Amino acid sequence: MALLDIRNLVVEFDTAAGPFRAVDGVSLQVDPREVLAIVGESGSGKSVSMLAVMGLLPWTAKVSAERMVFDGRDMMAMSAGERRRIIGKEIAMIFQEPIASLNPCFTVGFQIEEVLRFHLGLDKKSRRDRAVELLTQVGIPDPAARLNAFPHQMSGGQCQRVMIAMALACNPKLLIADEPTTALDVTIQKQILDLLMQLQAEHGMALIMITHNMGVVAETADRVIVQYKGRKMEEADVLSLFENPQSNYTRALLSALPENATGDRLPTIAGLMEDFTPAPSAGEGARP
Ligand SMILES: Nc1ncnc2c1ncn2[C@@H]1O[C@H](COP(=O)(O)OP(=O)(O)OP(=O)(O)O)[C@@H](O)[C@H]1O
Repeated sequence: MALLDIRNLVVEFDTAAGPFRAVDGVSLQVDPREVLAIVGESGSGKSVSMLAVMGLLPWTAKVSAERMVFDGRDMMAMSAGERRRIIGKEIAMIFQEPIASLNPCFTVGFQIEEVLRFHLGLDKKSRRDRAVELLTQVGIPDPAARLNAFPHQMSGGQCQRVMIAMALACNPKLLIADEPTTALDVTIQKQILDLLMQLQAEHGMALIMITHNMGVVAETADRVIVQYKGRKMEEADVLSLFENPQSNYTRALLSALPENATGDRLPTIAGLMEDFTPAPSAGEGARP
C-alpha cells in the first residue's frame, strides 16, 4: 500500500486577475522507503502541490482532490487539529532557504526542543539529550555547544543541517525536501544531498525530493514525476526516464542539460503548454 496516495489534486489561487490554477489534476503515490523526485522548471507547481499536502497554503488557495490518503488516513476528511498532529511528526518538510526557515529570535536548540515538546511531550532533560543526538546525526561538530547558537551565527549549510535535524526529530515516515540544496554553495550541496540520502536509508523513511535539477534526480531518485505548468507530464522509474523519455517536454528538459549540448548553444525550451503533451501514462491516478 502506498504511504501517500494523491489523486487528481487541484490548487487554485484567488488573485487580482482572477482564479489561477497552479496545480491541475496531479496524481502521485509514494511507497514506504521510496525516493520520489518531482522535477520541473520554476512555477510548475512542485512546491504548491506539497504545501497543499502539508496544509501550509494561504487562505487564497482552494485545494481539492479525489483522494489524499497518508498511511491509511484520509487527510481531506480530518480536522485541522488531527492534521497538525501528523505534520511535523509523521510528515516533515525542509525548504530551500534554511536561514529564512529558522526563527532568528530563538537558539537552534530551543527550536529543535520545541518540536520535541509539541509532538512527543518530552521533559526538559530528555529534550536536550535528544537535541544533542539529532545534531550529532546531521554532522554538526560540538553539538552541545551549538544548541546555544542563533541561526545568524551558523552558515547556510549548518542551518540546513539544523532543519534536517528538526525534520527528523520525531522519526517521520515521509520527508519532503523542497529544493534542499539550491540556496547553498556547490561544495556544500553535495554534502547535504549525501547526508539526506544516508539518513533516508538509515531511518527507512520515504523521501519526496522537489528539484529543478536533473543531476539531483539521477543521484537520488527511484522514481520521477515530471511536472510542467501544474500538470504531470510523465512518471517513470529513474532509468527509464533518462533512457527512454516518453513526453516531448521531458525530452526537451533532458536535451537542455549541458552534457547533452551538441553545438555552441544549449537548446531552449519553447515554454508553450500546447507544444507539450503528457506521456500516455501520466494522466491516470495509478502509477505506470
Ligand atoms: N500564494 C500564491 N498566490 C498566487 N499564486 C501563487 C501563490 N503561490 C504560488 N503561486 C503560483 O503558483 C505557481 C506554482 O508555484 P510553485 O512555487 O509551486 O512552483 P515551483 O514549481 O515549486 O517553482 P519554484 O522552484 O520556483 O518554487 C507559480 O506560478 C506561482 O507564482
